[in-house]
Amino acid sequence: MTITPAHVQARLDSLAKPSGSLGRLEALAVELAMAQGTCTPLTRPRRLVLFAADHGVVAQGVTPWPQTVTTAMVATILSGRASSTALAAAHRVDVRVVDAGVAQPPPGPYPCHYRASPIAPGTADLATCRAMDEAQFDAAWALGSDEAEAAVSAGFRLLIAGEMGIGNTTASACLTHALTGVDAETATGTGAGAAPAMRAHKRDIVDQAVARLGGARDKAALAAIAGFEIVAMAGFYASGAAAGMVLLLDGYVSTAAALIAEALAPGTARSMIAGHRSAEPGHGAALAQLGLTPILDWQMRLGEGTGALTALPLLDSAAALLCDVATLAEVVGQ
Ligand SMILES: Cc1cc2ncn([C@H]3O[C@H](COP(=O)(O)O)[C@@H](O)[C@H]3O)c2cc1C
Ligand SMILES: O=C(O)c1cccnc1
Repeated sequence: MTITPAHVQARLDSLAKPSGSLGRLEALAVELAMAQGTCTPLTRPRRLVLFAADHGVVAQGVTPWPQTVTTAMVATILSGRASSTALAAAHRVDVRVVDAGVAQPPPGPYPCHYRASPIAPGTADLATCRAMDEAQFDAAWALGSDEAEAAVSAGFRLLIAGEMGIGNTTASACLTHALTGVDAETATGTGAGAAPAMRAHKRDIVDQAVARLGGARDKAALAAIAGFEIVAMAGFYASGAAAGMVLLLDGYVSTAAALIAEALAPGTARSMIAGHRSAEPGHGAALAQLGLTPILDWQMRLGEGTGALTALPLLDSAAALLCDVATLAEVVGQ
């Protein structure tokens, strides 16, 4: 049976509580039920797949951090001592780490939850040429899709995509500018800490890269301004949604991937829930384009899946409400 928001609301109204008394948690329960297509949605077991890759556009001075920080952070994530892995452990989230194109991967030996499938050692510089060609786009998409299918086969019910890639907020700003229509000024934020002059330069790079597409928004155009980890996340979302998973989105980079997924696999957004609104100024417009209302607005701006992981306990609460509460009829014998 296909459920509607009215079905879920009727279920909530039948529970042993006054109608509407759980406020916004009830709206989240409706959203979760609709995303999973059932009045008794499950948020466990859940998996975070962290996709990592490098970006040729760092040569333009769009981020204060060197590319070696991608390598260092992948190593930190693998050691379990990153912000993302600490939150994942706190909330019992299974973690996988996928190298989709890190320029200098950390030295092994690698744990079994690490997958080395680099498309190339970083994208080309989107300011001077196409970031990737269509074959690379397809390979990155297939990598993410394969990760989603593996998670489905392993029995996971809720998926989070996280990312690590110095320079990736520039690609995300290009994608958001191209796919939502917000201007480059709004789409371009400070990322991992760009000072005002660097942010203005980043905005000009974004503006020019999208202008060069001349209005094209097809796969070839998106490949010119994307990143390997971002396209892999898009493939992950599209295949996860097709298999009935709930997709809990993270911040600006994750939502740029979601915009690609919805553009190339329409309907994917129906499975998405927005964990938070990032401090990046274009994030609100990107979420609005997907028809999503963020759970949290906590000025977070890290990525790695941290915003989604912080919102996750609220989704657990929404699921518990729908699955574990007695009905009023059971309690008062009506
Ligand atoms: C130590 C560190 C840890 C991070 N974890 C996520 N990001 C975040 O910042 C990067 C994007 O910002 P930009 O485009 O300005 O380079 C990505 O790696 C993103 O995941 C980090 C950034 C740093 C520096
Ligand atoms: O919102 C995000 O995803 C984000 C913001 C800043 C840096 N990295 C990621």
